Amino acid sequence: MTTLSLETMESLLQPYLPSGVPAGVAEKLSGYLDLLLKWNARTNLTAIRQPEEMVRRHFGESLFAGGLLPAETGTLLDLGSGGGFPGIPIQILRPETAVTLAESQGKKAAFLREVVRTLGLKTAVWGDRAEKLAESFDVVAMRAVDKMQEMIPVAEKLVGPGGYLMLLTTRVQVEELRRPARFVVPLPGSVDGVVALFHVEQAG
Ligand SMILES: C[S@@+](CC[C@H](N)C(=O)[O-])C[C@H]1O[C@@H](n2cnc3c(N)ncnc32)[C@H](O)[C@@H]1O
Repeated sequence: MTTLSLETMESLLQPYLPSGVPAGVAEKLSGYLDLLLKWNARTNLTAIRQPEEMVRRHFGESLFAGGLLPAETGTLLDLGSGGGFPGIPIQILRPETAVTLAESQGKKAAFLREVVRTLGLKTAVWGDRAEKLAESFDVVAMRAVDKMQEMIPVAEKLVGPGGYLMLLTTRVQVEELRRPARFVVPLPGSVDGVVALFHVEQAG
């Protein structure tokens, strides 16, 4: 089953990857979209139900963030991955990066494992609270995680030396953090959405 043609996928993604959609990315995302639609009928992975909107909002915004990652990003944690955003599109865009998805809800973690297996990705799935992870990462990314303010210290503890916190959130929320960002870039097609990158200074 293919829900959208590869041409349609590529044209929907164009604003998020202005230098072009790399070879093979639309094919993998097409398989991901099919699984998302199938599972979303019985597990609440996303409130967005329209395939085109899923491609734009979930895949496009995640790929856009992936395109802004520091070149040296070897490991990335997607904290509170839900249906796999932004971690899975980032993994598809950057196969060389070791991506880990942390998702504490069992059904969502089962979905993520199914996507990883079906698409043949090397992504690790941590099906528990991120607080219990014993590793650290070059970048910890969070998108649409509830109580983002409270989760930021949790995320920061998981950032390794010289690493970064990446937030996909609103401009207002970034301003409320009152901390210097390396950059804050508007998300294409969004009224107030941004991608913000913060350098994390580890205490001690
Ligand atoms: C609102 S969803 C957003 C999912 C996804 N990032 C997105 O952009 O659509 C937040 C997810 O974070 C997960 N979550 C919240 N706190 C968590 C934690 N401490 N560790 C792991 N997962 C967590 C929840 O189970 C939920 O699926």
